Amino acid sequence: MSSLPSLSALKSLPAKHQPDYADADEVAAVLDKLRALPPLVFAGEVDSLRDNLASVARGEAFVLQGGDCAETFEGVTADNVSRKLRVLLSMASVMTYAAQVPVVKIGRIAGQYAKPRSKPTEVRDGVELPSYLGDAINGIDFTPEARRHDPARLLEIYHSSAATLNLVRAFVTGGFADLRSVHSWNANFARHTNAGEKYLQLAEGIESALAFMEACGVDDASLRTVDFFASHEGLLLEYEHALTRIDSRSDLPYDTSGHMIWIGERTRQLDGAHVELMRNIRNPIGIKLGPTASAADAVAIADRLDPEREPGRITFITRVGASQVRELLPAIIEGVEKTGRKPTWICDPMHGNTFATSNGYKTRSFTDVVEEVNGFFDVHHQLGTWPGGVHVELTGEDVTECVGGVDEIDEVDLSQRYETACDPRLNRNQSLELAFLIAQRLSDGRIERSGKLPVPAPPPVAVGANLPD
Ligand SMILES: O=C[C@H](O)[C@H](O)COP(=O)(O)O
Ligand SMILES: C=C(OP(=O)(O)O)C(=O)O
Repeated sequence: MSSLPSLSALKSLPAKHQPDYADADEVAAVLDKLRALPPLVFAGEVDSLRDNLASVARGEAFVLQGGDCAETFEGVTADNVSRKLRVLLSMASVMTYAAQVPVVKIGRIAGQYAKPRSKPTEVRDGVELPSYLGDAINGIDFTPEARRHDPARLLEIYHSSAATLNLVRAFVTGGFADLRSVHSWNANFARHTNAGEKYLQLAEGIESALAFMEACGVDDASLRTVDFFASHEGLLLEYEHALTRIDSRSDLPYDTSGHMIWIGERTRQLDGAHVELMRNIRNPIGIKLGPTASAADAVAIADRLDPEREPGRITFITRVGASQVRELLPAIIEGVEKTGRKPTWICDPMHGNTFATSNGYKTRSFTDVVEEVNGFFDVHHQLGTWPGGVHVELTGEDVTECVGGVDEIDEVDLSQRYETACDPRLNRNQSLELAFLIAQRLSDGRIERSGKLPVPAPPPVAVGANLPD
């Protein structure tokens, strides 16, 4: 790892999906303010996530990464953040029980404000305006003022992320994450949702495990608090660069805008500015791999970002689509693993499965989401590699954005609560159902865990003691 390149050096490299600001002085003034603000996350926390991801890569833990497609400034409310957190913690508890390994919890949260769009402009009734690129860059309203690329929004990302992180930290350490309440949310889903009862056995298993622990007097802090990490796509070069700070312990650059940063499918060019920035920060880096990615692409980017093969440094987030996962994934995994690398492999079953309905909604089918997850598990099972986790776009709200799932949302239902600022998210029940399905996969014996705890040997029998009959 070399030292952090200057912003102008970075910006001299090819960079896709960047805002087009009209006033360079205004941008410079905003960046000066950002550089003077305190870090949002701390280097020690980032190191701890890297260690956690290293244990996932060894097959000793599983990852749940999830949250909004696009966070909005308006969405920074206690209710919205707590509901999102609640669904993530519920999902994680079911998966932990089933996988019998720790689940590393990472939100798409506190920084997921910028979106790469397919088209630079949007046309409505003959009027053409710049596309909405996320609250980080412009507003969603279809007016020339709202759609202007506004650098002042970079400061608003910072403050919104700080407020969100503050809430998340308070929630996960202040009783909200207590395993007993988390479980009661799951039990409620299993008992009171249409079709949720097929998961009752699993929910009851967790209930018995909790009762057993309680009877044994287990009352440790780990039952009441959790570690929760924040991640987002590192799309905006100016923002990520301004939030990168030199850690006083190691003298090395850490991007303090989030614990884990990922490079999107559209900006992972080897000679591009995004790879150059990520190469020089110490954070664990996610790399999205879509259907056009080859094994050689994956190996090349791994070599560039992680020449020293540091455990936990890189995570491949594959999103090739339900219809192609069984065909495309094996070559990518084999190509990477045969170099001796052991990255973390995560499945994003959302981004390869988007389609438009006849009534004009961008949606995803719950069946496709499950099918891509199943394909991911099957391929890893066949290759003997560890399916390290899932990356999901979800919300804690009862929105109607993806079709299918326990509530059998149909295309005609989408108009009821279609609220996403960009791509369709799983709603609360769809998210919990996915967690229960993954839990079944993790516990049905087809997935071998390599991190099983050794069973302790029985204590030695004292010489002269009576032996059992
Ligand atoms: O989240 C991913 C992309 O930003 C999103 O799918 C792009 O959506 P679009 O094709 O509507 O621009
Ligand atoms: C843009 C995203 O995904 P991808 O880069 O995989 O398309 C995203 O996860 O928000």
